[in-house]
Amino acid sequence: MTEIIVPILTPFNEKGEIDGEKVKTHVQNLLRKGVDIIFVNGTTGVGPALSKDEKRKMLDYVLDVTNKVIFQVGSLNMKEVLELVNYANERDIIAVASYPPYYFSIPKDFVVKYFKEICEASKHPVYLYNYPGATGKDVDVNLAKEIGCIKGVKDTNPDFAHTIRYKELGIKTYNGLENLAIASLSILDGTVVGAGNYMPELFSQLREYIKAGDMRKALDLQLKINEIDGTTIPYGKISSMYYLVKELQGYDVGVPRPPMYPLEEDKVKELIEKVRKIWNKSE
Ligand SMILES: O=C(O)C(=O)C[C@H](O)[C@H](O)CO
Repeated sequence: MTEIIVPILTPFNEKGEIDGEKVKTHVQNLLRKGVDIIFVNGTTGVGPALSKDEKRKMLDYVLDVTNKVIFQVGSLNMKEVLELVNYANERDIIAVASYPPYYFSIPKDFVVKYFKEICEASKHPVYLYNYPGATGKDVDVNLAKEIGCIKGVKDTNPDFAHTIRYKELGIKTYNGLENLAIASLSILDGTVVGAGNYMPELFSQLREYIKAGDMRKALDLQLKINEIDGTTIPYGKISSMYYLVKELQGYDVGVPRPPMYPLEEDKVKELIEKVRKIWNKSE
């Protein structure tokens, strides 16, 4: 069966500290709603904005509930990357993952060396988190071949043909965009969806429609997902998720941490009204 992976958001309290109990409540609900794997410290989890200790804490809170975990270890500090890999080595997880070194303009062979170092240190399979739009680097199938030790990939990429090509390596392949979930759940090993934090049941239902061959219903549901996901953009996708989890899943996951700013009350009300209108429409 194809997999639904959620890059879990990071619940913060008003002081900007991670609230471990809220992490666990959230993970339990996601698993109940059909999510298969939790991607820790991804984009939605503001991985690049977490300290090394916070990244480790998030892993341990999630592991208190499940070991169906992919642990993102990427950082611009190689010492930190390797400390996180070693931390994961002592724990039972599916894989570690990393985005390529971002921000700096570096030659491709530095990217190869970066991933080879991670593979060398890791007891777990190493997955590539390819997100050219955010990192400025495209670790495509040819570069992944050159790295030689990539065992899975999450490609956050609107170019689905680009994602499919990783299957030439015979590795676990996922696309990380909500609006390609129908394709990812039909052709790839699964989908990675930030919006799965607040509407996991829609992605489970999408997978059921695909499995039943009911592609008309699957397409209508994909369009509904697109509309809801698109509604969050002007408010800040990641910040919006904290309020939508509370509204649609019924429990508190804390607040976002700047620079993912909390929303003003009137914006929260506006967002929820817009999403509720779409949510309540039948497909
Ligand atoms: O949040 C992540 O780590 C994801 O993989 C989901 C998407 O790729 C990311 O949020 C960009 O929308």
